[in-house]
Amino acid sequence: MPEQGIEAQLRLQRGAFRLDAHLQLPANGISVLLGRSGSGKTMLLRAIAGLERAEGFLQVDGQLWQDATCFRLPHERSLGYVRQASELLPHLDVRANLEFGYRRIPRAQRRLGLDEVIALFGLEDLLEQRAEWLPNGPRQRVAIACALLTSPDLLLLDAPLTCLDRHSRAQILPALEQLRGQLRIPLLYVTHNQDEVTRLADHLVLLDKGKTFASGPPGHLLSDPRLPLNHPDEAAVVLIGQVEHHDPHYRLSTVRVAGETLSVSLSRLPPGAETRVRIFARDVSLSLDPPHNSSILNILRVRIADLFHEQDSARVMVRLALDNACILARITRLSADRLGLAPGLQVYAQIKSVALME
Ligand SMILES: Nc1ncnc2c1ncn2[C@@H]1O[C@H](COP(=O)(O)OP(=O)(O)OP(=O)(O)O)[C@@H](O)[C@H]1O
Repeated sequence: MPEQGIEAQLRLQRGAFRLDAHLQLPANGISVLLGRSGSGKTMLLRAIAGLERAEGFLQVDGQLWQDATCFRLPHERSLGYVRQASELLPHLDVRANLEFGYRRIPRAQRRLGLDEVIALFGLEDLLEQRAEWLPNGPRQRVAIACALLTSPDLLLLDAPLTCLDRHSRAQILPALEQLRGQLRIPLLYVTHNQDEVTRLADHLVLLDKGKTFASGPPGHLLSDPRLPLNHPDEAAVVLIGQVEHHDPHYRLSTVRVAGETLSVSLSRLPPGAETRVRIFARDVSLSLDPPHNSSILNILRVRIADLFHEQDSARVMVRLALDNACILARITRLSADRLGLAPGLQVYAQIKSVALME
């Protein structure tokens, strides 16, 4: 792991709750922190921000923020922190809010321009509005923009879209996706929302009862049924690939992922662009022979990596190996026995639905 990323070992006791977190996060991109309610996500973010005085050490972008001998106070840590319900400077208009942090950063250290951020979050029509009158959706857009304009070394986002309606979320998610490729700073993002994980995560960290217990690329963690990420009904993998070809007549595109070509709904992105697809385990069925005359467009020849029996369930989760990635199939135990499924066996995976995450 490059030393320019985030490295932390933070321990903190609050009442009966103990946080014991170990982080090694990449220098760029979005790391998503996942965990049940009460698992300590907010406490961890607050400890990173220096708002809680944890023991241990924390290094960000090659700079020591704390260890046994030093502790940078919150205002000495170059970070942006956006919460579920963000506070702005209520008596100022949106433009003044945006400029407040931006003007304090020397020109040479600014990572993004004011106009660039205004355009990215679609704030043009809000600039003259007083911050205190903003509804939730625009308020969060402004809050994230304000945090970015301080050009921090680290951006912490604590469930920033939780209280927003579909429309507001749909305005913010593409901006965050665009930032991922553009901004050379790490984002640590807390969410419970599966769509946000699928669309945003470059790296996942799982937290349970205050302890970080798994960390890695989402493709690996989401395809591991042993991790308590989702109810098996909702188990899904995300694959990162490239748009290959558009077929406007049938309103379909092809996407190249893990050495395979998948048909998806027509993508808005140009050929060659990076995109993500999500495949639910419940949408994948298996066959020993190549299915003929099927309406299913995506049929892949794959090898069974392993099978996971679910306790007290009629179903079994089958992990299927592709080139450098895995997908999951959730089928009945009866079918698995009838087909004699076992690790190493070649089968045909029929994927009923592949969702393009754009
Ligand atoms: N100051 C405190 N004193 C005692 N216990 C605390 C304190 N702050 C937080 N806790 C407890 O620590 C645990 C973790 O809280 P935290 O808010 O970090 O969880 P979370 O994972 O962010 O939850 P959610 O997803 O619901 O926001 C909870 O059980 C909470 O009650």
